[in-house]
Amino acid sequence: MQESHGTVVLRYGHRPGRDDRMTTHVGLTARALGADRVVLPDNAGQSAETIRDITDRFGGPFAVELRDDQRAFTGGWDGTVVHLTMYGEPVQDVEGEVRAAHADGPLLVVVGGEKVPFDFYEEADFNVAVTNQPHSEVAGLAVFLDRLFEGRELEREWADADRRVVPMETGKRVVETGEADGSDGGAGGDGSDRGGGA
Ligand SMILES: C[S@@+](CC[C@H](N)C(=O)[O-])C[C@H]1O[C@@H](n2cnc3c(N)ncnc32)[C@H](O)[C@@H]1O
Repeated sequence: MQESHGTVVLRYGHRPGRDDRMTTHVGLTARALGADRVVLPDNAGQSAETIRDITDRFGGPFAVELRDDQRAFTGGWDGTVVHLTMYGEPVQDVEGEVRAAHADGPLLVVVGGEKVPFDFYEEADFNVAVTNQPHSEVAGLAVFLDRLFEGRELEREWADADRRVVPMETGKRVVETGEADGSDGGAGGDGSDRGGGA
């Protein structure tokens, strides 16, 4: 989102093989729903590559970073830290406070994969729950970002995309950017299941 301060998502922990798809989806969800950057553990290179590839094709701006010092990164964060956890305070109760804090500075949103150490709960400015039921980091992140941005992220414009999906009631149309909506050809412009790949 083009907020005055950055919104960054940190994926804490990654088990290569087992978590590849979830870590990729954390990054893609962060990008699609208004964050400016995702920070992944340095063993998640394959996920980083996929997210960068989608950004190259479908647009940005969106940054992907790999770091081996996630604890130091969160500890040194100069802004507000939100940790998404089923044990936290209901998002609907704290979203206003989080938004107000974000109006004054950058926001780091931490989502777990493997078990999140308890110091995260203590260090976070907000431990936020999207329901107090166990589910997924991708679902939690999506609902949280939509609440944070109050739906404005759905209207976002994308820069430097080389393709764009044309919304249709039925069918699939992807056009190279610059083409008129109704034109044929392009990346899957005939309504077939070509192009995209996301
Ligand atoms: C599948 S859970 C596993 C958590 C792990 N068992 C633990 O104890 O930390 C992975 C991540 O999903 C997110 N998550 C799961 N349920 C959530 C909820 N109800 N609200 C917010 N985030 C949630 C949290 O960020 C959590 O770290």
